[in-house]
Amino acid sequence: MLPWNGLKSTYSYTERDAALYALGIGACASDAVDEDELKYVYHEDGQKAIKVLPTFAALLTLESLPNGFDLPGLQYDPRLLLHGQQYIELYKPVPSSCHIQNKVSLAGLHDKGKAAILEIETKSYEKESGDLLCMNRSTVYLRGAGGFSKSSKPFSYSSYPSNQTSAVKIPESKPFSVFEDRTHPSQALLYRLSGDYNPLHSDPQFAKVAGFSQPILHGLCTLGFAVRAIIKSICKGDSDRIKSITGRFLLHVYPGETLVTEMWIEGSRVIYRTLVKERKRTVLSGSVDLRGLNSSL
Ligand SMILES: CCC/C=C/C(=O)SCCNC(=O)CCNC(=O)[C@H](O)C(C)(C)COP(=O)([O-])OP(=O)([O-])OC[C@H]1O[C@@H](n2cnc3c(N)ncnc32)[C@H](O)[C@@H]1OP(=O)([O-])[O-]
Repeated sequence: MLPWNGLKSTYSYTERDAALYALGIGACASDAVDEDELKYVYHEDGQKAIKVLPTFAALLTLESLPNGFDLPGLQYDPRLLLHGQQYIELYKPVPSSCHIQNKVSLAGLHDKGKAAILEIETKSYEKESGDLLCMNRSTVYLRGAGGFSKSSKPFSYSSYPSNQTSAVKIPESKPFSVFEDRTHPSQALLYRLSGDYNPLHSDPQFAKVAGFSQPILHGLCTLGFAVRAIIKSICKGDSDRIKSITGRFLLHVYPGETLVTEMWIEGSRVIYRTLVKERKRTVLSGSVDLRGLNSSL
């Protein structure tokens, strides 16, 4: 049996966690009464529960590997670990509070010579109903951990179809929509309170050892900004239209930088790329599949 396969873990959250997460990815940051976003942080107009952003689903996996990414025969320096990609499939809207049962499996392991790439799949079930809520596939890029197999035939294992990867081709045409948003210098300090306490995002010395001039933003925080941009610009504020999300982290983001998300529509899919305005560099790209896009544009 492959390591971790069938590993079970639990995770519970409340409305407070969902609201804190929304603030952590910039909801209502530039307009405290934003008509699309107040519902993520406040019970507006008698609304019974906080609405949960779809990217919150990625947090349900936070405690699913209690011993880190340890695999027999794989050696890595945790300080050099980076988030490479995220894939999220949503089967129903994320509830405002829930007890979750997770099932974890190894979805991929690749020897890239200078790095090892690990892919972890987590299926999250609502404990009470037993319903499958979402599936996450997280890719971890372990710098310096490659070279564990023959360089003439590098090891590569994947449990899922190749058409579910996060690498997208960006169209050459003008984007359908462009959304600009400024992260706050304390963005990572706020976002970490949602449960990812890796010092890479808060400790200047740790960040230097990892090769950065200062602490960097969590990849999932950047992804949250990008998907919020899509919800605002294309879904007219209706986050329930998001069916699946892919994102590949191409370059680090420093808290305080401005994120510009460009979007193109291909059928019911939104292709996007996010750039850091100050450095004119692409930091993230991916796609978002929507329910019922054509009928409402
Ligand atoms: C997880 C929880 C902890 C969270 C931590 C964070 O949030 S950290 C903050 C958030 N994260 C960040 O800030 C990370 C931002 N990203 C980066 O800094 C860089 O993209 C990198 C260091 C991940 C890779 O750069 P590089 O120059 O070393 O790579 P290269 O171009 O030479 O390709 C080598 C091979 O790897 C492949 N491959 C490449 N990229 C990715 C990827 N993203 N994903 C997957 N795979 C990737 C590529 O296809 C190629 O394979 P092929 O084709 O030869 O078979």
